[in-house]
Amino acid sequence: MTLRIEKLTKQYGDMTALSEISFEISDGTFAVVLGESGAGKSTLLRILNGLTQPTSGGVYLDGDEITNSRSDVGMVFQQHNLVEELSAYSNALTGTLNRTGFFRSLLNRQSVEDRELALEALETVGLLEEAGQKVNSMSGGQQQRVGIARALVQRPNLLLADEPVASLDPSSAETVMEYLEETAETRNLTTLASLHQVNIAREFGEQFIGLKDGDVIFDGPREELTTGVLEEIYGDIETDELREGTERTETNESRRKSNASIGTQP
Ligand SMILES: Nc1ncnc2c1ncn2[C@@H]1O[C@H](COP(=O)(O)OP(=O)(O)OP(=O)(O)O)[C@@H](O)[C@H]1O
Repeated sequence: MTLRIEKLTKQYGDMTALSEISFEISDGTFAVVLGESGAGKSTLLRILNGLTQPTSGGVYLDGDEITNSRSDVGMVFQQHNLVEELSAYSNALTGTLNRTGFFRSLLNRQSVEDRELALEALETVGLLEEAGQKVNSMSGGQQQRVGIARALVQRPNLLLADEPVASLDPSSAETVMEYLEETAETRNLTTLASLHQVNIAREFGEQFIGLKDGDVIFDGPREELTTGVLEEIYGDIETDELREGTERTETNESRRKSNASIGTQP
């Protein structure tokens, strides 16, 4: 589905967190929102998820305005918000809450279809074998993949991810992002993720929205996300750090490309 954001403004008292921002993400695109701390990324995602009401402006999914929390908008949180004592499967099943209601879910009265959906979602994130394992005995990366599975069980038309890999080590972050990318690709799911790590963002994003002080200062594809643009978005962040991120990304891209070409050989 196409996500359109039109003149969206959010004020907290005198503080303007988002100032008449507009942009569009077309069906099936993996978009990334970048910006330094306080730029307005979480506010934007919370409005898209219906958790916060905008002061003015609108959000539209294929032309329908999103006004409240919708069951077809899935969200992956930084701290995954899972029930630690429950299994990966039970946690994935809580994604049906919006559809089945709290009590049915509490009494384990989900439909066979929802149960199958939960297993299918765990398979998508490579955790089918671990379905019965308690979440508190899993690694941070595995827990985040359960969080993705739970969002998928919602049968989302829009997938949001707020700093999904911020608390993970680089290798787990890469794995989680690969699952997220593959999930979005195979289901043609419009996705918007906020990411702190520029190198990861560049590797996985197709479209980039740069926020600064509540304004969109960049909206474009990877090729246009130059070091100059990154410096504009992040202000006085060390240029070397950004360059290093870019180089690392290029290495990863080359690796992914060569893997892809290996895959196409007879
Ligand atoms: N509930 C609130 N009440 C008042 N001000 C808020 C509230 N939530 C956010 N803000 C302010 O709005 C601005 C944008 O915050 P937001 O959390 O959206 O930024 P962010 O880009 O997600 O930052 P971070 O990366 O640190 O999470 C900040 O100046 C923040 O202090």
